[in-house]
Amino acid sequence: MSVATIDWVHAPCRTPRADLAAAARERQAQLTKPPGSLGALEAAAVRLAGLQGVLKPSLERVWISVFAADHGVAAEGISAFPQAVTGEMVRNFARGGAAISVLARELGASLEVVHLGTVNDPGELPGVRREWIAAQTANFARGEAMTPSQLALALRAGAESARCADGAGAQLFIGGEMGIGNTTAATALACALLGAAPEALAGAGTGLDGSGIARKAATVAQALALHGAADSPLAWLRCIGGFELAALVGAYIAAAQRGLPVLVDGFIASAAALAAVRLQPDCRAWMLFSHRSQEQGHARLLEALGAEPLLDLQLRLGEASGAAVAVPLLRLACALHAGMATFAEAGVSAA
Ligand SMILES: Cc1cc2ncn([C@H]3O[C@H](COP(=O)(O)O)[C@@H](O)[C@H]3O)c2cc1C
Ligand SMILES: O=C(O)c1cccnc1
Repeated sequence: MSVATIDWVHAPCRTPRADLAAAARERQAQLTKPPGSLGALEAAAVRLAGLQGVLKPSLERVWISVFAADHGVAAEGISAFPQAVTGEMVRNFARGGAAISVLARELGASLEVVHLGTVNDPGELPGVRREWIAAQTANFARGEAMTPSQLALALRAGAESARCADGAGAQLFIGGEMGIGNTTAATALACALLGAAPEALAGAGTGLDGSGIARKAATVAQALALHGAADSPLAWLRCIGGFELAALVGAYIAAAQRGLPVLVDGFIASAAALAAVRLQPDCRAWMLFSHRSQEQGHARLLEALGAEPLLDLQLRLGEASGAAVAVPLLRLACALHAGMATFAEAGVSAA
């Protein structure tokens, strides 16, 4: 295999169509409702018009990629669940029994699972793209999570998902993750990128109690001190990230380079989104935000991203589930934008 490079992440992103966003805004002002009365639904339709490059956007073809990988930092006892769950959930995704399996079916969305490496390997499975990097990252509380070539492979695996989605004619890309311990990796990444204290961002993840959360924060603090020489978003991603986090970063950047809008899921996906934006600021323009997760620290990440998510349903699952739940709202926003009559068409008096 040729040595994977990461130069591609610096290639330019596409520029959203400001003219079509403006035309969509103009149309919204003419629809039979007080201007602005559909709030965030109006804003979403206008943004999607600019991103899809059409006056009337639609979301018939939604693509969901779930990236699965294990984390060496799980050895520090920072999850409420055993590491074997990651590989077991890959099998559950393939059999259609996971939350995201059900949501994707209900939405009529394409769902691909990308298996980057798990300690418990379920082997080849239908509907699972195998992009094996290693059974897990190294424990980043004690060393660097990834080698440079592992980071490059993970970024590439994510970019390949964006390429497949684009090739299939997707109108929206959603990235999800599965990996026991990955709220610790996401917390470490968020702390590094935001200069935040671990206690401010460390949360319960799959259900840690107070002492578990304190252990998680201490593990993150240890990792930040160990890797203090990291001096770029890529260096942090390699030293304290995870394969699925890096794949999400690669997917977000590649989607923006292709002009494919993305809908960001919860805490973990948002940590990856922030890393992607720090690496390639122009990819922010292609991101929509679905929900505010229960995970402590998500609000701070959203604020740093300047993001106003559509929903707050106290979700704390990941797998792209929160983003999937927001798709019907975005579809309704598009339907209202395309289907409502204008004041002139309906013979209704304007203000
Ligand atoms: C059965 C099960 C299914 C999941 N699906 C997503 N996650 C979520 O929980 C994990 C992160 O939490 P922590 O950092 O506390 O381990 C990730 O796999 C995330 O996607 C799950 C967790 C479990 C147990
Ligand atoms: O918001 C998330 O992404 C999340 C929160 C807790 C556990 N897994 C994922």
